[in-house]
Order: sequence, then C-alpha cells, then structure tokens
Amino acid sequence: MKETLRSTNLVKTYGPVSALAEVSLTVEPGESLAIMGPSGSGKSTLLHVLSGILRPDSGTVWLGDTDVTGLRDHERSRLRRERFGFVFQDGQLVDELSAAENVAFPLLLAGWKRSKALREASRWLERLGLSGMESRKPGEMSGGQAQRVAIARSLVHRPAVVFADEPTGALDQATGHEVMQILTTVCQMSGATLIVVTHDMEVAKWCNRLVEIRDAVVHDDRKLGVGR
Ligand SMILES: Nc1ncnc2c1ncn2[C@@H]1O[C@H](COP(=O)(O)OP(=O)(O)OP(=O)(O)O)[C@@H](O)[C@H]1O
Repeated sequence: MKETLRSTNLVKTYGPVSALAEVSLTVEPGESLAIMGPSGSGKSTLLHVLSGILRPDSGTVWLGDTDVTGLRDHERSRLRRERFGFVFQDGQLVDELSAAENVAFPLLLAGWKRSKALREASRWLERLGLSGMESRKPGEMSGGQAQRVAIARSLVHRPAVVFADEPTGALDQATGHEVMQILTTVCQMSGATLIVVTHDMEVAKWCNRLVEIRDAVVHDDRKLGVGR
C-alpha cells in the first residue's frame, strides 16, 4: 500500500543538545528524498525518529493514517518490520547466513514458509543482478554485491518506505553510483518511498528531492532533476 510519511513539529534533545527543533516534513508515496547537512546537524536522529527507531520528545510521525509515535513499543516494532525497509552503510547482513537467507529473513519473520521465502529471495537477487550468488555468504562477496543483497532484503516484503543511512559510505565512488542507481530504480519499480541520509551530493543527486538540515532545523527543501 502506498502511504504518505508525515512528521509534524518533531523535537528531540539529548540533555542540553537540540538534535531536532520542530521539524515538519511530508514525503509523498514514491518520492526519493535525500537528507543532507553538516556532521551533528540531526540527520541520523531525523531518520531514526521517522522510522520509529527513536521516539521524539514531542511531535508526531504519521504513516498514512497511523500515528507511529503513538504506537506501543511492540506495535512500532511490528510496523517497522512490515512497512519499512532499511539499508545501512555496512549492509548489516548476517554473516552466517547465505545471500538468499539474508534476503528471505523479513519474509520468514512475517510467517512465510521457508521454501517460498527462499524462492522469492532468489527472484529479488536475480532482479539485482546476483543470479548464482544465492548460497554465497556476505564475507564471500564484494562490498557492492553485499549492498545489493541489503537492498533486496530491504524491499522483499514490499515496504511503504525504505530508509537508507549512508548506503554508499563504505564503497568506492563508481560502486556507490551503481548502488544508488539500483536502489533508486528498484524503489521506483516497487512504488516504495526512499529516504537517504548522505554527506555526498553525488549520492543525493540520484533522488528527486533534497532536504538540508542545519542546527536541528530544515534549512532548505527543494526538488532535484534526477541524475540518472
Ligand atoms: N545518543 C546520543 N546522546 C547524546 N547526544 C547525541 C546522541 N545522538 C546524537 N547526539 C547529538 O545530537 C546531535 C545530532 O546528532 P545526529 O547523529 O543526528 O547528527 P548527524 O547529522 O547524523 O551527524 P553525522 O553526519 O556526524 O552522522 C549531535 O550534536 C550529536 O552529538
């Protein structure tokens, strides 16, 4: 289902430090949004609050009609598992599992039968150019290949929103481009909204909107001509 992600007046402090000061943001279904800003400006905090990992001090996050911030912890965990996908800088794949098992993981959590989940995982690996690598472990793959596995895992359960925190941070520039191309293309194909935190304008250019955060507030919010 396609749902708007909306935040109103998000405030988050860590002791005396203001990480988010009244941040309101609406991200339409299918949009790809890059969040940029200097170190310490509040990007990761915003990503964590929008994705329900962190609770704000005040303010609300809505996914469609659901008040994410108002959910109890177990309900929020469930929403994260079912409606959101995540891609991190270093992939955060499970080393002991094969590529296919890693991708199948969200489906197994959702109660799919193992054989059906693995078949669906293989289809996603194929879509991402990793046919024949189903039984490889993350340690037996290149950084770019592992990140493609992570992208497959983030989308296999058809989430409404994929959150990516510095998804190319551990890759060289050419591989980073490739990964952003794949990430934006597959999100678009599956209708998922994409939210990417990055320091790198070359990464942000793959998105169709850029929000700049400075000192815990949205400093700039503009459309981008997509760089693909
Ligand atoms: N758990 C925490 N405890 C105390 N202060 C924190 C914590 N997490 C973040 N902060 C502070 O909140 C502010 C915003 O941090 P945040 O990590 O959101 O910034 P960022 O823009 O993602 O930075 P970077 O680009 O360096 O990752 C910073 O001043 C940071 O030091």
